[in-house]
This record gives sequence, C-alpha cells and structure tokens, in this order.
Amino acid sequence: MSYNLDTLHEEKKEKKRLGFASVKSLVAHMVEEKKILLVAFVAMVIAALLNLAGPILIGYAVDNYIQTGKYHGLVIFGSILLGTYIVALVAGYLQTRLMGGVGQRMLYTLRNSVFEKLQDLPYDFFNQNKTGDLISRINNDTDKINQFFSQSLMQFLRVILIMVGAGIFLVSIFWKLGLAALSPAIIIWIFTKLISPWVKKKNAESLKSVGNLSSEVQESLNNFKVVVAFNRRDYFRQRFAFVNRKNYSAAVRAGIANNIFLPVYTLFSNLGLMIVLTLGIYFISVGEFTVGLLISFVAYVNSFYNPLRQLASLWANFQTALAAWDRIRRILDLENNLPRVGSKSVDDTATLVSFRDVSFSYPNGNEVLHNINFNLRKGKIYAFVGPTGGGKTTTASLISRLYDPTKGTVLLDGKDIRSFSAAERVKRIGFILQDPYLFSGTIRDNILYGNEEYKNIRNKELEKIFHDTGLETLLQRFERGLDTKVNDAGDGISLGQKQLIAFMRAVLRKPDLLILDEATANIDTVTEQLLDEIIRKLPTETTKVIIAHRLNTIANADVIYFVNTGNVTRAGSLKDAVDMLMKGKMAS
Ligand SMILES: Nc1ncnc2c1ncn2[C@@H]1O[C@H](COP(=O)(O)OP(=O)(O)OP(=O)(O)O)[C@@H](O)[C@H]1O
Repeated sequence: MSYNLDTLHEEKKEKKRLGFASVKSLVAHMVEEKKILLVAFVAMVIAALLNLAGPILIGYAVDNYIQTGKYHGLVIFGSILLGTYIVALVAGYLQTRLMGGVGQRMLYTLRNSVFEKLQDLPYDFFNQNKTGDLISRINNDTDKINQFFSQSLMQFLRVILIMVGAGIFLVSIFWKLGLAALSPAIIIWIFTKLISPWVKKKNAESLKSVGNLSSEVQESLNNFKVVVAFNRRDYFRQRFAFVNRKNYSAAVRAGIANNIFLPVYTLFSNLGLMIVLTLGIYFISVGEFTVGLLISFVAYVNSFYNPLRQLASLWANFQTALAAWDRIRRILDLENNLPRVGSKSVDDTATLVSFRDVSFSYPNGNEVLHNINFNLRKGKIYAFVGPTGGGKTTTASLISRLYDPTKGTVLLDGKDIRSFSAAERVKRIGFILQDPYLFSGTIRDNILYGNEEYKNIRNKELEKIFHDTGLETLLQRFERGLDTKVNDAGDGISLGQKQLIAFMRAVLRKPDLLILDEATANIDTVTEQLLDEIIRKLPTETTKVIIAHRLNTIANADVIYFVNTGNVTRAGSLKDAVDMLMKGKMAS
C-alpha cells in the first residue's frame, strides 16, 4: 500500500470532488465548537443588522427632519444611531473574542489529532514521507486553519450577511434600481467560481514548497556530521538555495492568485455605484424616486460592494485554509495497513515463530524475500548470517511485524501474528535495531521507554533488577548511571554506548523473543562477552535471534540460517555457514 501523501489522492481519483469533500470534512471537525460558534454567530448577526440599520435611519432623518426643517428630531435620531453603533461594537467584540478561542482550540485539536495519527501509522508511512514535510503539516498548515477560524470565518459570514441584507434592502426600496445595482455582482460571482480552483492550487503549491523547505533543513541538520566530514556545505547551501527559490516563487504566485480578487471586485463595485447614481438621478428627475432614498440607496450599494472587497481577501484566506486542510486531511484519512485479524491457534506449543511460504516486497520495489519457511522454537538461539542486502533485516522486520508479508503468513505462538494487538506484540518481541534511536532525556527515560511494568519504578528497585539481571555491569560504563543525559541525536555518547542502552531497554522488558540486529557491531569484544552472559541469564524459554556479520558473535547459536538474495537456508554448522558466506561473497 502506498503511503506517499503527495500521490495519495491522485491514486484514489479523488481530485475532482476534493473541494466539496474538504469543506464537508472541515465542518465535521467543528462540531465540538457548535455552541460557541452559535453564540458568535448570533453576536455577529446582531452587529451586522445594527450596522445595516444605520443607512435607513439616516435616509429617514433626511426626508422627515432635515428636508422639513424639524431639527429637534435629529437629536433623538442621532442618539438612537449612536446607541445602535455601540451595541454593534460590543456584539462585534464578543464575536471576535469567541472566534479567537475557537481558532486556537481548532489548532490545538488538529495538531493533537495529526500527531496521534502519526503515532498510529505503520513503519511504511515514515519510509515514504519526509519528516520535514510532516513537521510543516503539523506546524504551518494547521496554523493556516487557525488563522482562518480566528480571523476570517465570522468576518466572512458577517460580510455575506451584510451583503444579503443590503441586497434585500436595495431590491425592496426600489426594485428597478436595486436589480440594476446588483447586476455587476453576478459577473463577480462567475469570476470567483471560475478562478477559485486555480487560487487554491497555487496556495497548495506554496504550502507544499514550505514542506519541501522544511525537509531540506531537517535533512541537512540531521546529517550535519556527514556534511562537515565531507565538506559538503556548498552542496547543501546550493540545495537549500534551490528549494528556497522555488518556495519564494511559489509564495509569489500564491500571493498574486490571492490578490487577483481585489482589483476585479473593486472595478465591479465602482460599476455598481455608477449605475445607481446615473439611474437614480434619472428616476428622481421623472419623479419616481426621492433624494433621501437615493442617499440610503448609495449607502446600501456601499454596504453591498465594500464588504465584497473584504470578501476578496477573506476568500483568499478561505482557499489557503482549504489547501492546508487537504494536506492535513491526507494524514487524518490514512488507515493503518496492519489490521488485526482473528486466528485459530495451531497446536504446537514448542514453536514461537513460524514463517509459512512468506514472500515480501517493499512498496514500489522488487520482491526481496521469496517463499520463506522456517520455525523458531522456544528457548533456542538462532543466528541469521549472510551478505549485505541479503534480506536479514527485512526478515527480522517481518518477525516483529513492522511490515506484513505480501504472500504467506507469519505465526506467533501458533497464531497469525496479525491477531495480536500492537501492545501484546511489542511486549513479547524485543527488537534491537541496527542504529538504535535515543530520545532526549536520561538513560533511565530511554531504558524505561514503553515499559508499562516499570514505568513508575523507583531507582533503588531498578538498580536491584539491574543487579539481578547482570545489566549493572553495562550501566557502570556510564559515569552518572541512570541519570546520564542523552539527546535525541545521541551525541555525547558513542554508537556502542547507544547500542548498550538499546540492549538494556530490550532486555528489561523480558520479551519472549529477543532480536539483535547487528546489535553488537560497535561493541568491543570484552563488552560483547558481557552481553553474551546477560543473554544467557535470560529465562531459558526466551528465544534469541542474532543477526551478525562477525562470526564469533554466533558461535553459541543452536541453529544458523543463511540469508542471501531473499532466500533463507538452514546451515548445518558454523563451518557450513562460513562456506556459504565465502561462496556468496565470491558470487557477488
Ligand atoms: N525501506 C526499504 N525500501 C525498499 N527497499 C528496501 C528497504 N529496506 C531494504 N530494502 C531492500 O531490501 C533488500 C534486503 O535488505 P535488508 O536490509 O533486509 O538486507 P540485510 O541482509 O539486512 O543487509 P545488511 O547486512 O546490510 O543489514 C535490499 O536489496 C534492500 O535494498
């Protein structure tokens, strides 16, 4: 299954209905804010209606008080108008406050949802997508949605409400002039409809290029040692300059697209006003209209077309938010392709793991394992040896279900491995990766990572467990023991020390199956012997799988499997394995 976020929707042929689906799913994410949105909406309606009442009050005052010389009535009318505007101000403030909260909460919830989804997605997803781009989706794209909610949504609704209200007033005051005044709006509507998909596309391209920029920074910072060691600073400078330039161009194009609405809207607003003035004067001259009504009319034409100019930038914000939402939605819509299935147990209590006719291909790649069959029995030590790229790590990844086979079945304890929950699986299988990852914190944090049993254990008790299991001798290699600080890049400690921490982390979980994938490649021979002793101290029923290039590491193995070109063959003895390795090397 493809998890590439850039190609996902093209594959699903969803592109066409993306626009409507985006709005629908974005609205579905707002349901928790229903009540607050309603209050903000009511406040906004009050503010809008009160603002709309202004021109009609002014028109009435002109016709009934100014033209007739009853100036005392003006004071009363002035007070009513002032009161109206003050209440409109309070309602407007309330709406802004509430919507600011809604935007921030949406930001908070969306970031949480995306992050939680990322924790839930399979290994494959992270192989196919760049970390920098994912970070940009969590940080930048969610903020575009926040900006729309906190700054634009209610303004957007308010503007539409004012325009609808002004339109109704225009038609009901004098329908002939009203319809003439509104006719340019139809052209604006057609223009907006035609141009919006292009604007959204330009915004999507701009957001994507921010993601690429972030990926580039992330890659060069992550690999800064290699960059410095190979003096490739210029290479990364050029790459960064290139993506930065592309980002700049994409941002400029998005800016042009976003700003295209304003001049067009302004042109047609002015056209509307011109029509009203010309026709209005004509209707006054033939006695069908009054000066007071024309003043109200011009004010309502302004109430209709001025918001339309605001609508131009609000509409651009809306298109940006939709483009951002599409990028976020692509993550939220993903399903983990490692579902749980039901399974009957096979009656073989001595076997812990079985491969039954297992074949495997990486997404968009050739088959790397071909029809593999083997059993791992409880309490035995297995060694997997073979040339580089032969398929050892892939086999181990299937044992711990980082991937599912493309054909065949992997059984754990006689049951399809897919029938175990992730929690059950990781409790039973400890996997020490070739290049272990450490989190920023202390050694204690890293060792207890994901360990439900010991997560709140006190240092004293932990030290006792370390003593009993023999892990103490490893911990002593760190000056400050459990409190030694490590950072996420693992700098400040050696690769071998990192492997020791990963080893302690796995052993402490007391797994039924311990997989060491080149886990001692960077450890000196004396320490390796220590690890050997610790492994031997593990409960007798613990099965161990050791993947190694160094043959001394596998001297104690009960069974040796030779893994080459995607085939797994059992070697009769260490000597057989050595012969196979030599043959494999000569063949390659
Ligand atoms: N994430 C991946 N995507 C696509 N192909 C991959 C991926 N990981 C490994 N491969 C390919 O699968 C094949 C087997 O790789 P694997 O890592 O299992 O070999 P290995 O025996 O563990 O090698 P090594 O001794 O170097 O660790 C190789 O041809 C490799 O290029």
